Parts: sequence; C-alpha cells; structure tokens
Amino acid sequence: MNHEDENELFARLESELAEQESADVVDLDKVRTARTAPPDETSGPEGGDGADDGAVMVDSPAVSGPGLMERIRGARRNALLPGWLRSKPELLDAAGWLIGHVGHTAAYHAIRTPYYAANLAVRAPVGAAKFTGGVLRWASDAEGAAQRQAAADRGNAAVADYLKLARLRDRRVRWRGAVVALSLLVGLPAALAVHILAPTWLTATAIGALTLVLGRLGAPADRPVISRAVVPTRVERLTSGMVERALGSLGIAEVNKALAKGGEGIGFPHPIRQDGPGWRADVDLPHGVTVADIMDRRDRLASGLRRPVGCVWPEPVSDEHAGRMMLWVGHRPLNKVASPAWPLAKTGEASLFDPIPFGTDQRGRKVEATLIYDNMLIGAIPRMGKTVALRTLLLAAALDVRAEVLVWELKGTGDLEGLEQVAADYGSGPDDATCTAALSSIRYVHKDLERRAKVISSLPKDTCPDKKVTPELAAKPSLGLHPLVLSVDECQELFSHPELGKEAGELCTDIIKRGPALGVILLLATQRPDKASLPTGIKANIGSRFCLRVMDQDANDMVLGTSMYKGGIRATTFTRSDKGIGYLVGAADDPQIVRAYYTDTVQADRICRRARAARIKAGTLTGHAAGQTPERASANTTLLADILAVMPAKEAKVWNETLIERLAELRPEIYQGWEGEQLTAALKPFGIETVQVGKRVGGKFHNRRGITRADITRAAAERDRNRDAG
Ligand SMILES: Nc1ncnc2c1ncn2[C@@H]1O[C@H](COP(=O)(O)OP(=O)(O)OP(=O)(O)O)[C@@H](O)[C@H]1O
Repeated sequence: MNHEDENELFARLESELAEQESADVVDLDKVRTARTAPPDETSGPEGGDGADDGAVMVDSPAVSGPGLMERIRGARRNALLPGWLRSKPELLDAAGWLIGHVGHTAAYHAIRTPYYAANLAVRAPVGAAKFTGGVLRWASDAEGAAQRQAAADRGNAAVADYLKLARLRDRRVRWRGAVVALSLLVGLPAALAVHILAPTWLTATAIGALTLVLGRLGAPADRPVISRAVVPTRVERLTSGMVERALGSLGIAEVNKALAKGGEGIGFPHPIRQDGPGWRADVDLPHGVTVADIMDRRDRLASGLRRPVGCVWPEPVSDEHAGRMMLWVGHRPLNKVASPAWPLAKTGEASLFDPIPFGTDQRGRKVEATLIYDNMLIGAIPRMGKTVALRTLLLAAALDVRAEVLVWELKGTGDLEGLEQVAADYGSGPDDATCTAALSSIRYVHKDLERRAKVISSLPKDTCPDKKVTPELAAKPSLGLHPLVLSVDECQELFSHPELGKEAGELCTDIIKRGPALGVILLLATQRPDKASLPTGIKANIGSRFCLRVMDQDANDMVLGTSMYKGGIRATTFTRSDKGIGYLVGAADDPQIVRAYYTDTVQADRICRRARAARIKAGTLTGHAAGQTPERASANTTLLADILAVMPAKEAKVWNETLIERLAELRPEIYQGWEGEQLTAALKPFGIETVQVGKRVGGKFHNRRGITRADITRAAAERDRNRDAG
C-alpha cells in the first residue's frame, strides 16, 4: 500500500468514526502506529478497540497470588511431636502394648525353662564332642589340609608351594599344640580344685553353665533350642508405587490415563508416613477424579494394596480440593483391633456440657461427642451396634446427676434395662401400650419446652446473656433447666405407628428444633431409616448423626444427611463384621469413622448402679427410678372439655369424623387436619376406647368408629378427682 492509499484509508476511517453516534475520539497516530507495528501478542482476535484497551491474556505471565509474607503466614506448621506422643490414649496404648509384649515373652520362656534345660542337657554330649573335635582340628591345622592336598596333587610344579604350606603347618601345630597342652595342664587341675574346694552351688552353677554352653553347641542349626514367643506379622511399608498400583487397579479411566503418562497425574503432597498404628498417604488424584470415586471402590483399593478391607480407609480432606485423598492403611483391620474400655466404665462422673467419650477412630484416638445443644440420630441395619452406641450416650447422661433421663426402648429386648434404675421415665416393648406411654413422655418433654423458654426469657440478661441453658443455670434446681435427655430406641416403631406416628413425628421435630438451646436433648436410634419411618423434619434438623452399616444410598443419606453419599461419606462400605463402626457426622467439623465404645449389659448395669448412688446422694433421683409416677402429658389437657363442649348431653354417641369437624370449628389451631386415628390415640391415655356407632343417613344405615359421651364425662370426672387429691 503506497502513501496515497494510506491517506485515503485514514480519511475514510475518520469520516466513518465521525458518523458514529457515540462519537468516540480516536487517536489516529496510535492507529497508524498499530498498523505499522508488529502484531502484538496481547491483542485479541478482534483487534480494533482491543489494541487500544490492551486485551488481557487468559494466562497471565505475571506471577500472581499471595505474596511472600502471606504464603509464609499461611504455611502449615508440622507438629512438634509425633501424634502418638501428643495423644494420651495413643501413648497409653503404645505403653500398654510394650508392657504386654515384654510380659508375654518373659512368661512364655519362663514356662518353657525346664524343657529348655532338659533339651540342652541332652544335647550337651554332642556339644562336648563337637568342641573336642573342633579343638583337635584347630591344633592339627585341619583347615589348611585342603590347600596342602591341592599343592601335592599338582606334583612337581607345586613343590615349592607344598613345602611352604607344610612349613606353615608345622609352625602352627607346634604353637597350637603348646596352647592345648598348657590349657590341659592348668585347666584340669583348676577344674579339680574347684570341684573339691568350691561350695556346691558354685560347682553346680559351673556344671550348669558348661552344660548350657555345650548343649547350645550341640543343637542342630535347623532346630533351635529356644522357640519364638511372638511371630511378628510383617506389614509391608506403604509406598507411592503401591498406592499408584492400587489406584490403577480400580478401573477408573482418568487414573489409568494419568498412570500411562508415567504417573504425572497422581501427586503426593506430603511424604508417606507412619500415623498411629498404620501408614498415612496424602494423595492428589488425577484431575476430574474425586475421593468419592475411590471410596466407592474401597474393596478393590484394598485388593490393589493387598491388605484386608478393614485396614484401608480413604477419606476426603475437607479443606482441600475434592481430589485430595487422605489414605490411611492400618497394620491390622479396625474390627480386629481390641476395643479399649469406655473411660467412664469404672470411675468418674460426666457432664453433658462437656465432650463425652463416644468411641475411637481408626488410629485409636479418642472421639468425643458433646450432647448439650445437640441431638443425635443413630441408624443402621439390624445387629450392627445401634443400641450399644445409644447406651454409651445414655450411660454418660446417667453419670451426670443433673440430667433427667427418659428411656424408651421399643424393641422389647431389655437392652437398656440397666438404665431403669436412673431413668425418670422408662419403657420397653414394641406394643401399643409402650408406644402410647412413649408418646406421652414426648408430649411431656414438648410441653416442658414452653416452660423452659418462659424461664429463660424471664431471666435477666447478665444471668443468661445468650438466652440458652448454661451449666450455671442447669445447676439451679429452682429453675428446672437441668439437661433433659429423651431417647427412643427403634423409634421407627413409634414414627410409623398408624395412630401415634404423626403426632410423635411432629412433636419430635419441634423438640429437635427448639430443644438444643433449652437443654433438651433427643437421642433416636432406628434400624429402618426410610421416609415412612423417619419424619422429614427430623432428618433435616438433627445435629449429630452416627451411621453404622447400611445397605443403600437412601438409607445412608437418611441418617447422615442429604448428599453425604455423593460426598464420599458412605456407610455402605462397612462390612458385616464392622460392628460398632460407623460414620459420625456433626461431632467435629469433618465426618469421622468411629468405633463406638462397647459396654455389655452387665457393665451397663454396674455403671447405672454407680450413677444411681450418685443421684441419691445429690437428691436428683426422680420419677420412675424413684418409684414415683413419671411425669407424662396427655395429648391435650383441654381435649375432654372441648369434646364435652361440642357434644351436647342429648347426643349419647357421635362419630369421630363428626366430632373432629366440630372440634376444628372450635379450635382450628389445634384440631384442624386431625384424623379419626389421631383422636382415638389422643383419647387412649384417658382410657377411652372408640366404639362402633350406627347412624341412619339419607335412609341408609352406616356403622363407623365413634365416641360415647358417658366415657368422656367419666374420664373428666376421674381426672378432676385425681387433680383434687393431688
Ligand atoms: N462398639 C462395638 N464393638 C464391638 N462389638 C459391638 C459393638 N457394638 C455392637 N457390637 C456387637 O454387635 C451386637 C449387636 O449390637 P446391638 O444390639 O447394639 O445392635 P443393634 O444394631 O441395636 O441391633 P438391633 O437392630 O437388632 O437392635 C452386640 O451384641 C455386640 O456383640
């Protein structure tokens, strides 16, 4: 393009730009320069305006991110001492193991000492012969015989060598013979002198020692006299190669691609190290692979590592990216490691305001749970350890003398019967009567929420600044703000009850929502964590969850919370023998794998006797345990009066549905939406049964469930009598 062309182009450009409404001012010199300058790497594909704005590259060559100080401040500090030295239980565990190991070895050999002695005595003659033969061979320079023979066999060519060797032998035999002769000359009379002059014990010790030495010498190399007290199991050290090999065996395409590239995609941000009784590897999985993908294949990973499944525990690292995996490989399967005793089993009291010992993690470290301001749901398939875990929490509650404990065990096997001696209310059985009583107990707790809320709101701000129960407030019996623990084992029996379930679910949901600040703790255990047996409100609001083995994703998420399965927290990976082992969510920031402490019914009974004695001393034994009628509440204290109000005296019997319609008109806030079964259940605690009521409607005769007015008046009179007497 010549100069004229260029001028024409810029003239046109100038006029076009002048026509634009925005009338942007363009620096023509710059545009000229841009045309003549070499193409700028930073300009975008559109050029034009971009040249002026200085388009930004997607990947800036400039170093960005936190500065030096920020990086130094954000750096992770390694612990001064190894984990096992900082954790008392781990230290005690290690010390206990060492003492046990040494003790076992000593006892093992002590028992076998007579056998070892006899064995050595039998072998001593062989040993003596071996010793004599050895001395003779040494004195006669037998070790050089082979060389001398070889030199002799080579004939004249090796005469000089032979003569040299023969001279060497003569010299050796001469001085070695002298040593032997001298030893005999001094040794034999010395031995004789010891035999005659020394006390018997010294002679016996000398003969014993000689026998042992000769016996040891006489033992064949392949049959040692002393057998091994412990056979160490060889645990192969975990290496990055093993981890990569195991990951490669999972059939995950991204991992295989990363490994095919030479392992570039799998990283190890920290060295693999010993962590408690196992190895810990921090692994950066290939891009796009999440820890959940690996956890899903835990059994295959274990196979790839050539370790039992119970030894292999991959976990996400919550404050890292989704591909950072903490792989812990134990020396022994978790379910084979002896479970430590519950720390409060023999002595001690508990405070529900402090963390209470609940179990241990894979590394044997104590895991605690704080019950106050919280609730807990425990779920699993049958026989995995729900009741045992619940019992541990209840035993801790029993050991806090301030706590009022209400125990409902709806299986009927008496797994929690030890707690009857401390419980303010107690019941065992899956029958309707127990479920009804449990519901009354729940109503009592629910009603108490209101009282507690009123007490707290009436307290001055300096006594109760956070508007919640504190240990100081709980210690004042006049306020009635002590911890109130309500537990329902096999709660599915109640929640899926055709008549009682709806009300129980609603009340428990309310207790879960309002109870924590008011010192009310709800503990639920279920073996059927499904929609029908676990009201949504409970599932959504419960704070802490412990999920032992379950069979599918739905049950997992029902207990642990929505999306836990997707996040890799999968109680489905536990095996049949992982009893008492589960995911504990909510007790700490991250989900933890915990083996709950195990206490059997005999131990539980003993602990409860201790707790009862402490409660008697503190004057806090109440209700059922104290032989009093437990405090329970009926569905509605005004129900009887309400029914009498809507059922005129001339009407002897009325259908449930008609009664509900009238009640709903009277008090819609209470009775709206009630169903016939709910009314039946609400009347049960008063001892009122529904009956068949026949009625003609539109010329047709209908028979439906209904209520007799006489029953209501009788129940109301009885209640009033009791009230007056009380
Ligand atoms: N923490 C534990 N450590 C070792 N073994 C345990 C542990 N918890 C439970 N077990 C074993 O599992 C068995 C069943 O426990 P538990 O009765 O608590 O199960 P469950 O889930 O409540 O059963 P179900 O659903 O039938 O009531 C116990 O008898 C015990 O042998």
